[in-house]
Amino acid sequence: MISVDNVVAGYRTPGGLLRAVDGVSLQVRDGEILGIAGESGCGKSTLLKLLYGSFSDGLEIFSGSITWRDREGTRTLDVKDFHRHWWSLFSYVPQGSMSAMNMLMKIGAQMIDAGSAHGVIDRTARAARIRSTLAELDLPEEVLGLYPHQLSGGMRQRVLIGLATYVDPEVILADEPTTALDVVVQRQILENLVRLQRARQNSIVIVSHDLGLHYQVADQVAILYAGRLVELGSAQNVLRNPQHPYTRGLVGALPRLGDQLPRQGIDGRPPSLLDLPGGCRFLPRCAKALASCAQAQPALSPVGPGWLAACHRLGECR
Ligand SMILES: Nc1ncnc2c1ncn2[C@@H]1O[C@H](COP(=O)(O)OP(=O)(O)OP(=O)(O)O)[C@@H](O)[C@H]1O
Repeated sequence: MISVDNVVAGYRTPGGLLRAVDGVSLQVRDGEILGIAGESGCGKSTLLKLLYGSFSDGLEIFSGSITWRDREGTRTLDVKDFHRHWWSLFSYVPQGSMSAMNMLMKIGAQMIDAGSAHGVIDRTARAARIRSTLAELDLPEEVLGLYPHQLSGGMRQRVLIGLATYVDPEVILADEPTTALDVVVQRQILENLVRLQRARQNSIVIVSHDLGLHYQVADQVAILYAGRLVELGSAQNVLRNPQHPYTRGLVGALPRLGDQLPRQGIDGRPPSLLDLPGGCRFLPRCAKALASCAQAQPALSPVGPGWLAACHRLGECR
């Protein structure tokens, strides 16, 4: 399990300290799929990088802590040590298969490299694992002899998932794993990912602004707005019966097959993280806000078992 406890993290920029993740607490539970959603720039990828312990682009934790604990509770790691365990405990499916793969290396060689990094030294064991992972992902063994540019976008994305999963990590972190793929391929890839997860009982964190994707696969969903967690709970609760006005706006904007009514988006744009409004950050876009909403940032409060939302007017303004 990964515990994120009241973490403030971000980047030192010429415009000042940018808190891309601001006071976020959540847990990635064993064997669970956590979805992270929100508009562009709300801090989703930054939160994922934190869960992966990736600080190479200037990301810093200003306060709070992130720890990983094994199932038995006997081994604990601080986020600063996560990088030593990349591939064994954590693996990462990055955004954009083209830029994430080595274009000059055949797929087979890239899979072998990933296995070596993980410490799967035995060649026979490694070959068997690669074969079974390819089969689970509906990929023919011939892909091993091909270069990434010889595959379709969907196959490349499946290979990326294969690279991340065949080493059997505890936690798989996926950043927009199906963006830019058509819906049929998206669905196949999600089914592959969920099948692997159910068989191996690892945890997956998926970042996507696609709420439909979260509804299909996630157990728990975290909704971020301007660096803050505004709603957290089971995907069923949060997406079927959203409590925060922002989540309601996101869900309300989703198209529904056969529904002729115009879908309503959320007016306006999220604030700059370097120039935040006082009080509730959603206030300038919230049709239900009261003057008092400008006075303080709302804290997350329980709205049901395992379900939290941060709004001063919870339950009042449906
Ligand atoms: N390396 C960086 N240096 C400075 N600022 C950064 C860096 N990476 C991200 N940011 C800023 O941090 C904020 C959150 O970015 P992040 O990429 O985490 O959001 P996101 O929700 O994943 O967005 P998207 O959906 O567009 O990928 C943004 O304001 C972004 O400009």
